Amino acid sequence: MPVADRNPLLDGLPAYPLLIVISGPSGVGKDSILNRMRELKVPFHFVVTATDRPMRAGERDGYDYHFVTTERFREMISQGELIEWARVYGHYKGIPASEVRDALASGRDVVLRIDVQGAATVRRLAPEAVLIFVAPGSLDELRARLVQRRTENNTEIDRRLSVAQQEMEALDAFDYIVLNRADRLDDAVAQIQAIVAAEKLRVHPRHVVL
Ligand SMILES: Nc1ncnc2c1ncn2[C@@H]1O[C@H](COP(=O)(O)OP(=O)(O)OP(=O)(O)O)[C@@H](O)[C@H]1O
Ligand SMILES: Nc1nc2c(ncn2[C@@H]2O[C@H](COP(=O)(O)O)[C@@H](O)[C@H]2O)c(=O)[nH]1
Repeated sequence: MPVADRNPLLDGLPAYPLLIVISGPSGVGKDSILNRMRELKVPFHFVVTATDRPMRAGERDGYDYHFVTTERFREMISQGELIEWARVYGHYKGIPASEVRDALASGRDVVLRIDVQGAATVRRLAPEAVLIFVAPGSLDELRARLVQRRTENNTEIDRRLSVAQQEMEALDAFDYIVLNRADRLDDAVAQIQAIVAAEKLRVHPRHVVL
C-alpha cells in the first residue's frame, strides 16, 4: 500500500519501506509469482540478483538475473558488491548491495527472491525483513512443476526434491507461509499482497537497516 493511501490516523507514525523476501523450494513458483506481480504493476522494487549460470531459453539479462561470468562474480564477492551470495545448485547467486540500498533509500518496498539458505542470511543481516515461505500443495505437485518446466534432468529434479524436504524444515525461521497450489497462482499473489497490506498497518513498523 503506498504511503499516501494510509489511514490518516496513522499520520505521525513512521513509515519505512519493507524488505520482503520470497523464498521456498526450487520449482515452487517464486519467479512465476513475482512475474505476475510485475505484470500487475505492483509498486515494488524487484531486485535482480546476479548469477554465473547459463541463461535459460526465454530468460532476459537484467530482468531474470544479471548474467555474469564466474570471474566477474568472484570479483563482485571480493569487492564487497553483494549483500549475500551462495552456491545454489552448482552456480553462484548473489544480491547486489547497491540495488537494494538504493531502492530502500528511495522509499520503495523491495522484494528479493532467493533460496532458503539465502533467506536465513538476510534474516541475520536485516532482522526486520519480512520472510515469506512459498510452499507447494504437495511434493508430488512440486515434482510435476519441475518436470514440466523442462530445465533440469531427472537426477537434478530428484536432488532438488530432496533439498526441498530439508527446506520445509526451515519453515520456523519464516514470518509467513503462502501456498502456491496447482493453477492457483493468483491466490498466492493475493496472499502476498495481503501480507504486505497488513505489514503497512503495524503500529510498530519494521525498520530495515542495511
Ligand atoms: N500455481 C501453479 N500451478 C501450476 N504450475 C505452476 C504454478 N506456479 C508455477 N508453476 C509452474 O511451475 C514451474 C516452476 O515455477 P518457477 O520457475 O516460477 O519456480 P521457482 O520457485 O522460481 O523455481 P527456482 O527456484 O528453481 O527458480 C514453472 O513451469 C511454472 O510455470
Ligand atoms: N541465496 C540466493 N539464492 C538465489 C539468489 N538468486 C536466486 N536464488 C535462488 O537460486 C535458486 C535456483 O535458481 P534458478 O533460477 O537457477 O533455478 C532459486 O531458489 C532462486 O530463488 C541469490 O541472490 N541468493
